[in-house]
Amino acid sequence: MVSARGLGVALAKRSVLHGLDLDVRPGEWLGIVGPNGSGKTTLLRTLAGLLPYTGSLAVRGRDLRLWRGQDRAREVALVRQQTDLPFAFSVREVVAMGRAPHLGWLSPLAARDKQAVSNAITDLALDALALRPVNALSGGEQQRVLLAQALAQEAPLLLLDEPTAHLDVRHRLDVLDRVRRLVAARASGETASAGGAKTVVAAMHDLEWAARYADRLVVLHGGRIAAEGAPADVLTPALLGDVFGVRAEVEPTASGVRVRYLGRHAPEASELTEIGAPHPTP
Ligand SMILES: Nc1ncnc2c1ncn2[C@@H]1O[C@H](COP(=O)(O)OP(=O)(O)OP(=O)(O)O)[C@@H](O)[C@H]1O
Repeated sequence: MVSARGLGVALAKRSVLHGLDLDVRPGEWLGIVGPNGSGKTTLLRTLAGLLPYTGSLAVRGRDLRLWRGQDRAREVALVRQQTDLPFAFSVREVVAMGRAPHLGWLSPLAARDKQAVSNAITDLALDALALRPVNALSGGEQQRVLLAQALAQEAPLLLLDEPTAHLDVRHRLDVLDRVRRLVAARASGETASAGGAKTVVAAMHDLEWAARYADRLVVLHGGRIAAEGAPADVLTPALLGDVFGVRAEVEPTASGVRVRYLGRHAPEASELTEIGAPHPTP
């Protein structure tokens, strides 16, 4: 679905992603985890075609640079982190904006588009809010609106940047289970019957939730891939120490892993010596 080789991105002349090799298989949920500033959002924005890059990046075998904007938007949907929707559009109107890649210039929504909008609103349990202005909703409600907009877009590749950061635990389960079912539909080849079947790349801070839903995890650290593989193989105490700077016990479970955080990673004895060493006298 996605293949990147030597992918590099610079922002404000600073290199942020360094030579990433990454494959996303059709019908999988790839989780992206890593500390603050490790490059998760930058990677998702790059995969969405929003940032210039070096190296190669192909979606469905086609160089991303060659996709026209509207074609790309039919292929890739990005749900961003921020939820401060500024305009007084109604929920239904904002979700309907997800249909833009399927419409001609100024063409109205056809029955097929209206159905996709209604389905997405129902999927995200937004029916009761459909006529409310989005800028008068809570952060979690706005987050569900943005997810519904992305589902209405019906792009097969769904990029999620911290999709549930503002959601309470029940909505978090509802939303992620719903997306998971769309991924399962894709993985089992039900693309025709489940029009919105998905491949997902999702950046998530919570490692247990990431492990619960992802088939595979990529761990970013300083703009490089520090590890990748099945969640239970990747999320080891050593990795949590090296990448996140915490001491933790990790127990594999049926649905992923359980992580018990014990505290900050203790510095190595050599680092202590460094820190405690007297300054050399000039
Ligand atoms: N517009 C920008 N201009 C310059 N540097 C930027 C810009 N946006 C992000 N960066 C830098 O790029 C690096 C990666 O940022 P990015 O937002 O991708 O990280 P992240 O892993 O998503 O972080 P977080 O977990 O905090 O959301 C950081 O060092 C950040 O300071």
